[in-house]
Amino acid sequence: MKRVGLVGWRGMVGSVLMQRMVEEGDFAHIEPVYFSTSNAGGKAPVFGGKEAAAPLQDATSIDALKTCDIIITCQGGDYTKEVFPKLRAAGWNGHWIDAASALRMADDAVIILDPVNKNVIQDSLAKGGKNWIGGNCTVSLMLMGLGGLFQNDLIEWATSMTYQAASGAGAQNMRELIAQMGTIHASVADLLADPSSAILEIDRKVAETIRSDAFPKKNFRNTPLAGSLIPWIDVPVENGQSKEEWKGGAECNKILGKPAFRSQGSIPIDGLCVRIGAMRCHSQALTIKLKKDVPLDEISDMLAKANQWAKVVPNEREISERELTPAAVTGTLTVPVGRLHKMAMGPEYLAAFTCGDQLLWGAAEPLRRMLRILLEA
Ligand SMILES: NC(=O)C1=CN([C@@H]2O[C@H](COP(=O)(O)OP(=O)(O)OC[C@H]3O[C@@H](n4cnc5c(N)ncnc54)[C@H](OP(=O)(O)O)[C@@H]3O)[C@@H](O)[C@H]2O)C=CC1
Ligand SMILES: N[C@@H](CC(=O)OP(=O)(O)O)C(=O)O
Repeated sequence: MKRVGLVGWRGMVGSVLMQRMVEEGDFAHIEPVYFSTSNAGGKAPVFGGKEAAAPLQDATSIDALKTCDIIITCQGGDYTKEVFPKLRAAGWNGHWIDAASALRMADDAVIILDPVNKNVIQDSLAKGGKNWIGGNCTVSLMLMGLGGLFQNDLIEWATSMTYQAASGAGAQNMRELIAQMGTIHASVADLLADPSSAILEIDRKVAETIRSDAFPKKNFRNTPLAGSLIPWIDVPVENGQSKEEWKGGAECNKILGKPAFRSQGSIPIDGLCVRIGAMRCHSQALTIKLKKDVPLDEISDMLAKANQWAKVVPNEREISERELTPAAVTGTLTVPVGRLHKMAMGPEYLAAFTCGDQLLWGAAEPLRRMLRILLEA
């Protein structure tokens, strides 16, 4: 049985990973070794009814990490940058599965999303690949929803305008979003209770609350999210993009095994990434330039058949309101795709909207599926 080192298992992404591994019975196939950056020697957790053979190991100990055949980390990029080079330099030849972005664009790393790029994964495995990195959540969710069009090589270019949840910024940001919502409500609770109060008075008080220095907004870089939005995610990079926007093109082409973004043969993908007040589902509105005029029923068919999680929602009001929303999708692996229609610009221009849980397909799920691929190889 393979010895699998688990790092970052108690964080937000790691907890979702543990939950999914329990649900899928993954622990029955591994000998788990739990690591910690803060509590080495402490009691190891029990997941899937399986006791770990040893207490929590030091996640920075190269000697301890070297004993594992496979390591899965959700500890974050700083950890990866500190530990991974030392581990390889020490001669460790095991498989490294990582949620962080640090190694994604490295030549010897594959960005894993097996319902979309199993061929790229298998090619790399056959050539001795050892580094398997989960993709950016927005990119993975776009590819899960729109996979059929990519598989059929129908996309000339695409723009993705995103509506990203607080969870992408971290657990503290989710808490802060809820605190913001509570603060807003509290500021007008008495007026809300009075049906004869003036709505513009309520609105004025809400605006004053959101803009006040006392509003809880430290984690969002002092910008209110509840009752507002934030039109910038991650650091600035070149060409006026944010890094989150750059990942759309760079990672998507790499996942698909295409030439590097902005080089000949790659698919131009670009857009604006926006943080909104959803909890853990990222949504995106896409404008897609197709290579040819494909009938809508064929498009729906391709999208639905691409993988078992993509679900085409008819372009009708009631069902879109019911099924194509973060509230409906949160905590599930379903990736609905809808609002499909040809746009006013011409029959090759397709509008689409998709939504997915960014902690499941956007983070944890590709990692555990990669573990299973390795265990079955
Ligand atoms: N958030 C996201 O949407 C996504 C994140 N990622 C990647 O995953 C990495 C981890 O993200 P995320 O899970 O949000 O990070 P968390 O901050 O939730 O967890 C990271 C680590 O913090 C330590 N920690 C300290 N205090 C606590 C606490 N009270 N509860 C739980 N853990 C605590 C734990 O390490 P220890 O047990 O060793 O003390 C834990 O493994 C990110 O840095 C990113 O690289 C990837 C895709 C999406
Ligand atoms: N940046 C993403 C979350 C994330 O962690 O992305 P990445 O895995 O590419 O660092 C968001 O804010 O929604």
